[in-house]
Amino acid sequence: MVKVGSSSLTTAAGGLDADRVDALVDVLAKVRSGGEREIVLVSSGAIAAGLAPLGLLRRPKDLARQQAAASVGQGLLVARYTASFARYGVRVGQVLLTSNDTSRRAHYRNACRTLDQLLDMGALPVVNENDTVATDEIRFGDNDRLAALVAHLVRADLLVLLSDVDGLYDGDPSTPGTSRVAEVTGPEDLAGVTIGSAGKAGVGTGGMATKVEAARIATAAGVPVVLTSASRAADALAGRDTGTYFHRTGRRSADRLLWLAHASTPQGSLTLDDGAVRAVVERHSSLLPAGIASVEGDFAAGDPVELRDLEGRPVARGLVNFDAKEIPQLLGRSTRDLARELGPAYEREVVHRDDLVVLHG
Ligand SMILES: Nc1ncnc2c1ncn2[C@@H]1O[C@H](COP(=O)(O)OP(=O)(O)O)[C@@H](O)[C@H]1O
Ligand SMILES: N[C@@H](CCC(=O)OP(=O)(O)O)C(=O)O
Repeated sequence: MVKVGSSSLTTAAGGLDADRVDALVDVLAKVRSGGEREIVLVSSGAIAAGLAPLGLLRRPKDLARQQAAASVGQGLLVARYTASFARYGVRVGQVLLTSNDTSRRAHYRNACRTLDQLLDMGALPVVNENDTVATDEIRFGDNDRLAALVAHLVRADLLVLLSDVDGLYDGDPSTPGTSRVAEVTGPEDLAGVTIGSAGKAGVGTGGMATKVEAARIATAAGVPVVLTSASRAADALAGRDTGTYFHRTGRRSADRLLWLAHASTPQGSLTLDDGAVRAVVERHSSLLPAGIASVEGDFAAGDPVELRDLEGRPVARGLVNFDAKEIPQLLGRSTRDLARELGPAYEREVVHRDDLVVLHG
């Protein structure tokens, strides 16, 4: 699983840099050519590639113009990859994902199936966020996190994050005297590290913070991460020592719940009494109406919601089975009473245990 940032694909003057795309494609095509390794690419750069063609001098701040730029740029980006991989006889398939959708079971399965199918057919998936339809609320905004989640989704052996900087430094690398962190085995290795945003002139979005967060998500889900510069991609993929290596810290967990925890935006919250908190957090039970003290927000059935304890601390996240306006009449009631009074549609949990992820820390 390889993720490349906007800053590694565009020229200083703006627009897509065909030479840099070709250089990356040369490396990826070579890795695949042995037939033993498959590659999925998460590529940023849609917005950056759309700026110059729309006469924009810099990345706009408002979402509407960013989306217009992404709409123009995504087409150019994929056209460029298609032409460049065609030099090696490799087909690419565009996969555009939205964050909330992918937390839902049916959409998640669909995304998995499409990616698996593309790989089975020998095509190389080129993934990006579906920027043109994402709203501010449901936006990923950074492809580093998207890449960590897709790496988990495709059961990747390794996630390589390619940027314009050749690793994580212990401070902003533009400051003299900072040095590269070669290995991260856990949070203690990040204690003395100052993590900054992208440089002022940069076209990237997240800076180093989103990469470190992506590395945390991926390694906790069992996927090791190498962070290095695009020019060192060949070394990283050959297993040579380059950039920063983040060791696995956890094991692979249930698939879709990782998305629910990290990619969904809660549309409201349910406050649970102490018994319900224990049931959900310790016994991993479904949430029944009897344990809900109050409901906040305006969500629809199927939306992600936060589950909080009586002090307001988030303890879990789940996909809710009722609209917000239906829930007040259910509060504190047993499912059997509700079914008798309101009909069989009400004899169900408010959040099913399979759609629920406990938040740690
Ligand atoms: N501690 C740090 N180590 C490395 N880079 C850092 C650090 N803090 C801030 N940065 C900045 O983050 C930038 C990379 O982020 P960004 O431009 O968003 O990348 P991309 O477009 O590749 O996703 C680097 O060029 C660097 O200026
Ligand atoms: N989806 C956006 C990319 C957002 C993003 O994370 O950018 P970057 O920090 O360059 O990886 C685009 O294609 O422009």
